[in-house]
Amino acid sequence: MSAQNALQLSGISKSFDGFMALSHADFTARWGEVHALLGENGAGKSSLMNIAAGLYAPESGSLLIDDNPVRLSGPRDASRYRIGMVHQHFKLVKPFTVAENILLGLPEQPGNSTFTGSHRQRLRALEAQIRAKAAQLGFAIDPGQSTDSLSVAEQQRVEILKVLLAGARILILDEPTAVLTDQEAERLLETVRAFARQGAAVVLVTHKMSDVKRFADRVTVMRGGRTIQTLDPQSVSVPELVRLTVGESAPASEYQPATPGEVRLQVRDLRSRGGGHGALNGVTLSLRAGEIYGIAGVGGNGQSELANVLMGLPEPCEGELELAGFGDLRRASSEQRRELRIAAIPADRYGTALAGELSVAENFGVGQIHSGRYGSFFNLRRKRLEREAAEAVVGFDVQGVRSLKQKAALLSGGNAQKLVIAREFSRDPQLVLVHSPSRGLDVRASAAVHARLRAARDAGAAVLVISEDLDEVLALADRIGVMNSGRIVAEFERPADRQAIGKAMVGHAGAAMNEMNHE
Ligand SMILES: Nc1ncnc2c1ncn2[C@@H]1O[C@H](COP(=O)(O)OP(=O)(O)OP(=O)(O)O)[C@@H](O)[C@H]1O
Repeated sequence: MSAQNALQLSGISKSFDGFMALSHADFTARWGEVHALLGENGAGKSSLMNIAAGLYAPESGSLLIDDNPVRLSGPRDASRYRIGMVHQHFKLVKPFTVAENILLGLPEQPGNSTFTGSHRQRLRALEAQIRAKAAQLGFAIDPGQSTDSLSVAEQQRVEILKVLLAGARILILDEPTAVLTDQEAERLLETVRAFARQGAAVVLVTHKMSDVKRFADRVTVMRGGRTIQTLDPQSVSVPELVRLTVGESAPASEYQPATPGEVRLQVRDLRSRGGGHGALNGVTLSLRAGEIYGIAGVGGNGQSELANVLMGLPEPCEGELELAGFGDLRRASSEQRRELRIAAIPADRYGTALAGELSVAENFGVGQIHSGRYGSFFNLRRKRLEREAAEAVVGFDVQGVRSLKQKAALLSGGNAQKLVIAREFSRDPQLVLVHSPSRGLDVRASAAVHARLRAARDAGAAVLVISEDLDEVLALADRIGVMNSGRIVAEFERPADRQAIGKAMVGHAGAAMNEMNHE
């Protein structure tokens, strides 16, 4: 390869409705390197990479590939230059299968065996390619599986397979490890580093300083739409990287012991109807008032299904879900859930938590429509709604809100999460159900969310945190349950042994259950 620079963005500016999201940003990724892109929520990382991936056109500045200026007319065009981006919010078409989704992303290449013959033959040929690529990357993926039933981590693997099978040599990953466990993240980052070492270029957008230190050859830090520095991660300490990114050190989060009360939520023998991949296979746990119960596990072991059942989303299953003082929680309507002050923060914030087409204020107020706090649907007390939404935006540090009438879909990933949390915490919850709470949040925002969850616990709420990020579970939970093959196979009290948790996460579920029974 003659050019050293794979991708070069120079002097890039981009505004949205008069707001400068990017201002003369410069970024260069070289062939053979993993280049990390750091920055607080809303700094402009995704916008800059969306320009590299052909999704947005810059207002000024230039884009060079292999030192040649190019103008991208869209993502298809970027794919012609062998640029592939895996976004924070996956773009899979459901309920298509894994192979059908990957087929949709492939460029038309006459002569490629994938594109000759009937649709069925093409799919079969592609399925073989998917299996081979998945095995090479260490991904357990069934090409014939419907993408409807995939966990967030599995969807991400499909997205990565999609761009690699489409021939990407410049691979942009937007917060790929946010949804993965330690082992999965480690494996993925080793895989992408090996990919870079074979001559490709990898851009890693991340909030995880440890990923940067361990896997990046260079790092560029963004702040307020500008790229402020590019450096060798080995030349700086983690606190220094944090300071460069968010402007101050991450607040220390001291663990304080809980004083748990009565059992508030009892889950007994929850089982998915029909079984299958990721199915619930007898989940039993009890959650007390005034404690944080953390569920750790490798993604795809039933966490999403459990979160769905708990949060009242459609999920056919049997078993008991008893809320103290109410009874069968599965019979509760969404209004009753609101009246019961149950806060639900799902992992898929755009799919289920927010209505992207509605405004920031409407998304904030939607939970209170039935209570009449903001009047009725036809006679909205808009002033009150907007005043309280404005307070929440400030209180929860939701950035990038130019107007409360702005569509929620236009918030950056981390700020969208902050809006969901602001809404769900606005009613002094007695039960908090949350899946991957700090996914996509920068260091400061994630410390703030953890502080909120602890404050809710200290105010007497029962808090259930499901997270594929073991650091997060270890930081937050008073008790930890490990989910493996659709059930809780081991429980740990604080201080928990990370190694033992890791073993239960990946071990044979039956063996781990036996160990638990003998404890
Ligand atoms: N299509 C759009 N329309 C309007 N505003 C947008 C659009 N895309 C991004 N923005 C705004 O541009 C700013 C930068 O957003 P961007 O998603 O690039 O940040 P980010 O650094 O990737 O943040 P995060 O870490 O939260 O994902 C934000 O204020 C966001 O609200």
